[in-house]
Amino acid sequence: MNIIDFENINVGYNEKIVLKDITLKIKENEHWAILGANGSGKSTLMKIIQSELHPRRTNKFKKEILGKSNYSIFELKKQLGIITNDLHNFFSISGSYLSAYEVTLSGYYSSIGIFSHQDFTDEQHQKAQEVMKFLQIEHLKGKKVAAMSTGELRKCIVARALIHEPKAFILDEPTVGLDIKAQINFIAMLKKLSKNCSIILVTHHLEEIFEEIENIALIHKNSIYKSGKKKEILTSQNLSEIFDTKLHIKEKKGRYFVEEIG
Ligand SMILES: Nc1ncnc2c1ncn2[C@@H]1O[C@H](COP(=O)(O)OP(=O)(O)OP(=O)(O)O)[C@@H](O)[C@H]1O
Repeated sequence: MNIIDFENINVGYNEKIVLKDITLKIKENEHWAILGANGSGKSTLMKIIQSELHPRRTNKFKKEILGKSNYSIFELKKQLGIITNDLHNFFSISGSYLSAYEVTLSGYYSSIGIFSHQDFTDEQHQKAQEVMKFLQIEHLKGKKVAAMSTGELRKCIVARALIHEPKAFILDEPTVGLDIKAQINFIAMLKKLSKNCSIILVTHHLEEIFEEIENIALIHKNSIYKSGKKKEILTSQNLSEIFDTKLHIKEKKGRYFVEEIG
């Protein structure tokens, strides 16, 4: 099954087309990184995947997610673990009184909080505990969002998504605000998650593209500039072109770095 199968998608805000003729296929258990300059349309692409934005009906296009062109957004969100800074900020502002355990449990209803009309079975409680253990955040169980570091809350939001055993994680710049150790730790967690589901990672940091991510899509000038296998796509020439800066890219043991600028 494909996680996404997009052909000729155009999308925009108001009159402005932001992404044009997007064709991209991501198969189950493939891992992808999406790279592009600021404002190139990466988050917009993620919003199409989440069905927060819809393609323009000006041309013939294909938009299938998890093999379907029609789906319930509520069901879709259970199968796609969506980690964005918007969701993080939403929890920081509206869910500051919640504990890590409550954030995790809230995944069952995709709500920002736990409410008296919501029932949780013993199995659901058990699953929440298992997920927290898997992510090594059990020690945060009673800690309130208001008292959490950025990295701690980010992991709780991953735990919340993991409740449904999603087929893919869609992560839009998930390490923003994390210090170096927390960033390394977060990427190690993604590596662990990648054993059981697809990872689709939007990032500005080449070093975050861990070994298991074998596919890259570069977004440039409102379109997918190039996509395919990491070795062919992550070249100095391609990255210099999309970032409009002369870059020298180096590969070492399957990880990539910007070795030199200019
Ligand atoms: N809600 C909106 N209304 C109007 N225009 C928008 C909106 N959101 C984004 N845009 C515009 O769409 C374009 C693509 O934005 P998008 O956020 O997808 O880029 P991005 O590649 O994720 O950028 P960044 O790396 O800075 O996060 C930009 O020109 C941006 O100004």
